[in-house]
Amino acid sequence: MAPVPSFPVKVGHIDDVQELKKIKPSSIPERFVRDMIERPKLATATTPSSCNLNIPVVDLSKISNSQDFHNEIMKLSTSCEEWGFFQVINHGIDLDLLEKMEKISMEFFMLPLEEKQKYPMAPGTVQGYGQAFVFSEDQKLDWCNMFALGVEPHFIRNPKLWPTKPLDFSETVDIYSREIRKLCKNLLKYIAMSLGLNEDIFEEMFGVAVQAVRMNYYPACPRPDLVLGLSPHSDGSALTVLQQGICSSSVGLQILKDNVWVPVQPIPNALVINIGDTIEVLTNGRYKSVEHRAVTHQEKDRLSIVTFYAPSYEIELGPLAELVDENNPCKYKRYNHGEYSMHYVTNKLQGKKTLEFAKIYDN
Ligand SMILES: COC(=O)C(/C=C/C1=C(C)CCCC1(C)C)=C/O[C@H]1C=C(C)C(=O)O1
Ligand SMILES: O=C(O)CCC(=O)C(=O)O
Ligand SMILES: [Fe+2]
Repeated sequence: MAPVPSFPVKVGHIDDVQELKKIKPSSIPERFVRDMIERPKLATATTPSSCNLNIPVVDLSKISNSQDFHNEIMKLSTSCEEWGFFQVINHGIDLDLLEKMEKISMEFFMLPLEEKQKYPMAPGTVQGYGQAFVFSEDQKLDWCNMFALGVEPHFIRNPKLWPTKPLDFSETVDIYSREIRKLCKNLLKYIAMSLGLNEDIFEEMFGVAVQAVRMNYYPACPRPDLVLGLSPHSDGSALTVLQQGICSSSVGLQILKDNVWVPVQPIPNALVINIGDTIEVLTNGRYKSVEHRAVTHQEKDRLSIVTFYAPSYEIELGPLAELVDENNPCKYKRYNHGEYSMHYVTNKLQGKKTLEFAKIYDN
């Protein structure tokens, strides 16, 4: 079963941020204004070194070349251990397809509100158009409109939420998702190799993997210093693939490294990959699911297209025996991934708090 909360959720009125932008309010509505501690610090001419730090770039064409294989796998390993994030270039996905996916996503967000509201995200659920992860009337809201769909396996699809406009939306999402699925399977093979494990270990363990896609649209915000585009969180997936600005790009994604929010500079035609909670658990914490968030921009809007790739809901998982020993005692319990998914989608995004579900504290 796809995870759906069984409790009633009262979220109050949620302003649609694209509509808010149109009416040009004299101030930002209180529900979007973050407490001081959460507000993003905007980059200035004197912003120090964190802006010059760049997440690693892994060239997938080098992994299939025997001469470069070792170096690139080492780079992948260091990226997963130290950053939990990397960008992939030469990933093999047709750039026209990536562009098409952006085009239809933007066309969807540009539809009139009444059209988008034919596919509503019910309170407390994560599929459809709206704001996910809102569970109370006093929770702060993100400066973002989302449209999310469960894609695979087919039983997680809600056909009523697949838009009929733009005309080629559903077909494009299907073609795109098939290509991203192949990429995820390959990346999981490389990740297994980088850990000295059998390359098929994740594929064999995951069963028919769950895959969902979410388009996040962040309109420009008159006060980017007061709001967040997306609250800090780690992803509950095994891997996440994020497409930001193939057609036009602006910075917005930030990752928390050594307690500093580091912006991820878009690289044309690259995809951003991050390790999700599931790989953190399976590797007993060696590969990190890193906290990240999105900030907004005063003049530019931004689109990101995010694929979550995770094991089948039936599987039981915990740290792999190969990665637990005297020096690396077991940090996480075994659990059912369906239960973790339910836990994830029924709690607000709050840094790495969701992963506490799996933590063992007594070592
Ligand atoms: C920020 O994370 C998410 O929005 C998210 C949601 C994914 C899902 C859908 C949009 C519809 C189908 C179910 C599913 C929960 C996969 C993250 O996905 C992660 C979180 C868990 C847990 C997971 O398996 O993928
Ligand atoms: O838009 C972004 O850059 C971040 C998106 C994200 O982290 C998510 O959807 O889980
Ligand atoms: Fe995320």
